[in-house]
Amino acid sequence: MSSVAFNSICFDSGCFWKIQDVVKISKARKQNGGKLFVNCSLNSKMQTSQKTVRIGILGASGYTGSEVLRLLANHPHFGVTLLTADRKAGQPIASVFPHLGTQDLPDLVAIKDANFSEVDAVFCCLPHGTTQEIVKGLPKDLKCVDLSADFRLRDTSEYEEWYGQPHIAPDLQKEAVYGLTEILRDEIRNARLVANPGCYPTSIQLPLVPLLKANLIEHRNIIIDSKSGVSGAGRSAKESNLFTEVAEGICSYGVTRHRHAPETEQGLSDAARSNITISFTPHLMPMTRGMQSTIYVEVAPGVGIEDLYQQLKTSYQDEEFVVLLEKGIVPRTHSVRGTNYCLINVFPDRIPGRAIIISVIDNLVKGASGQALQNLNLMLGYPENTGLKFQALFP
Ligand SMILES: NC(=O)C1=CN([C@@H]2O[C@H](COP(=O)(O)OP(=O)(O)OC[C@H]3O[C@@H](n4cnc5c(N)ncnc54)[C@H](OP(=O)(O)O)[C@@H]3O)[C@@H](O)[C@H]2O)C=CC1
Ligand SMILES: CC(=O)N[C@@H](CCC(=O)OP(=O)(O)O)C(=O)O
Repeated sequence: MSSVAFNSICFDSGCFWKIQDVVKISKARKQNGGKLFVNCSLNSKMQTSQKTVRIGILGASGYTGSEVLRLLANHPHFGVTLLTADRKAGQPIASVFPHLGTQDLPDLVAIKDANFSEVDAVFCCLPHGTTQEIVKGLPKDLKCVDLSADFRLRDTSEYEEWYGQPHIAPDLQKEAVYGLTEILRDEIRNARLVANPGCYPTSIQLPLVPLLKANLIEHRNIIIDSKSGVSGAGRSAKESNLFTEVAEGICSYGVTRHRHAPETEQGLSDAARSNITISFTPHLMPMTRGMQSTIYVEVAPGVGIEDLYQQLKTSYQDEEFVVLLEKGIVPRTHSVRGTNYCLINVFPDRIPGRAIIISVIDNLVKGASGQALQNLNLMLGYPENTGLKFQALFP
């Protein structure tokens, strides 16, 4: 066990000290005749904060940004040094999100006033479109996990078609690695810019990619019915997200044309090594968070449901966050609320030769901020599950 002597408390040594730590240290100084010994063992009673990585969150006044903050409260290595907002710039985070007021956090600033030399990595939680412009202006060596859709589609003309504007940072698009952690872990580990997947595409690709890779399902007639909590639409005011519009009913939207279809098809086509087109219909549900995808597939000739089940079991047996449930158990969003888990199960359809696959995630965690943290952990060499070991908030 090693010890380090300090003559004064140092704030710029690459170590973060929370207020509580400073109080503890002042007490320790008194007990040691003014000389401060900071024990470097993690188990030390006089523990210093190990939050040595300086994190910026761009768009911290939104839902995914605030979810990153919730997760980082439990992260032993990532300390927050920069929070940005647009309309809410200049405010303390506690005035926007009172539940975050218990953390010692910087105030929200406008991006133009952000000092990027004070951060080692950023979570970019901004609307698509705006994101490209901002990421383009970031220091070139800054690690970035982008939660928007701006760097997900490899083909920039496809981006233009689905997002209605030209891509202004095609070089960054080429550099970006798609952040579906369990599938692209090795690439993510070495990436500087990660395009974190959309929530629907996460819930669909996790069950289907292993089955397509193993040629166990047909490429045609993949039908996906997905349902999302309203937080998936972000925090800014929209008529369609008013309580009166959402409560006590469900609503399909983006029917035949949702921008997550091409993103999902890109990942499924990579897995199948041939072009896949899906039927995809999302629905808005009267709940704040949670997402379910019910997926109807044709099994390949000579393949049974048991083969699908065993393939998923083998593919995810060493994964912490993707869980194949016991046979017959129906995944439900309650079981993943507030967590980074994706729960999956496979059922035989009544129509012979077809299977029904159900997956659930929390759209704000595995569908956004949790997977983003999983990715940044990997990119910075920390265990992937750091700060992510939550059980579901149930009931
Ligand atoms: N919500 C979800 O479940 C998921 C969201 N995503 C994606 O993550 C990103 C963030 O989503 P979410 O947190 O829900 O969105 P919100 O609308 O809740 O938050 C958006 C954030 O961006 C800031 N902002 C808006 N416009 C600008 C601008 N022009 N310049 C600088 N900052 C700006 C807002 O600041 P202010 O509040 O001050 O205006 C706010 O902090 C989006 O691209 C979204 O599509 C991805 C997966 C799931
Ligand atoms: C309920 C709801 O509105 N959900 C959003 C998807 C959220 C998400 O993943 O968006 P990004 O692709 O921008 O990251 C939507 O359908 O557009």
